Amino acid sequence: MGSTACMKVSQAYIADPAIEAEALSRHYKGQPEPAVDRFSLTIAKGEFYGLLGPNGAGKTTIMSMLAGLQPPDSGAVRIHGMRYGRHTRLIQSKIGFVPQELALYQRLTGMENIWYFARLLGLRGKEIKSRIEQSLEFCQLQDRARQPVATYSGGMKRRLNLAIGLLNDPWILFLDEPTVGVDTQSRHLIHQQLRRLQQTGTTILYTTHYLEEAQELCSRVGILDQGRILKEGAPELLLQRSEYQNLEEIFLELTGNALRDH
Ligand SMILES: Nc1ncnc2c1ncn2[C@@H]1O[C@H](COP(=O)(O)OP(=O)(O)OP(=O)(O)O)[C@@H](O)[C@H]1O
Repeated sequence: MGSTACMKVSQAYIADPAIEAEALSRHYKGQPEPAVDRFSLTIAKGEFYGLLGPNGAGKTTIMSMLAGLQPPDSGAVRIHGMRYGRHTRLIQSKIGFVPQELALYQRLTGMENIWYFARLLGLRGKEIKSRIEQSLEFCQLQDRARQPVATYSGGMKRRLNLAIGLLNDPWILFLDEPTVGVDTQSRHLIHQQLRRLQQTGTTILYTTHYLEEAQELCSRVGILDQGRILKEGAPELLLQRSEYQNLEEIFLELTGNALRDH
């Protein structure tokens, strides 16, 4: 299914969208092909949407355009009906973005990192104190809160990164591969917390290479390659309508077996 068709299908069913992307394109200088090619998508409020694709498919570029971190060459994004430009400040105050690269100060403690980012958001006094406590509890780092982040395991850093992305109580949470390189226990906690967030109404858009995880967590997934959506839908519906047993088989059928080394 082409991306324009996906947009029409989505729009017909989604009356109250959180994210609308219309024909987004992005061509990096010096690259032979566009990273994102007329990408369209509508995500409902409270949805948990997984963007799936091989290395270089365009997931991070799409996510950063949706979160307003880089402008598209062409196309439009609306967040809760508002466009970037006129409403950038309001939109960004309601978005949480957890990047693939850890955005933490290694020499500061976990608590100091949370404090620093909370101050940047303008939190002060009692509010900041209770937010730090909530965040530490959320990522289960109370016992290690006063130790430098440099001493944390990969899973602890990912959990802290996630808690910091939530400091502004976002309407929409963007997560770029939030469980990469973490152990089973940390991954389990991250899954549990993401489910809770969705239950309380947060819209979540995330990328992952773990297809089993996406099948379990996402209300809808989009499989993309070369910056375009090839197929999208609820995982159980995609499986019902195919002869395949799991998302990985569908993914390989659509994107092929060729290695994506670049
Ligand atoms: N800043 C940049 N300058 C030039 N090319 C870029 C830049 N960022 C991404 N690209 C290229 O754009 C394409 C899409 O990259 P992107 O990082 O969006 O894909 P991805 O699906 O997130 O990949 P991965 O799974 O490896 O993180 C790739 O071909 C990549 O090499």
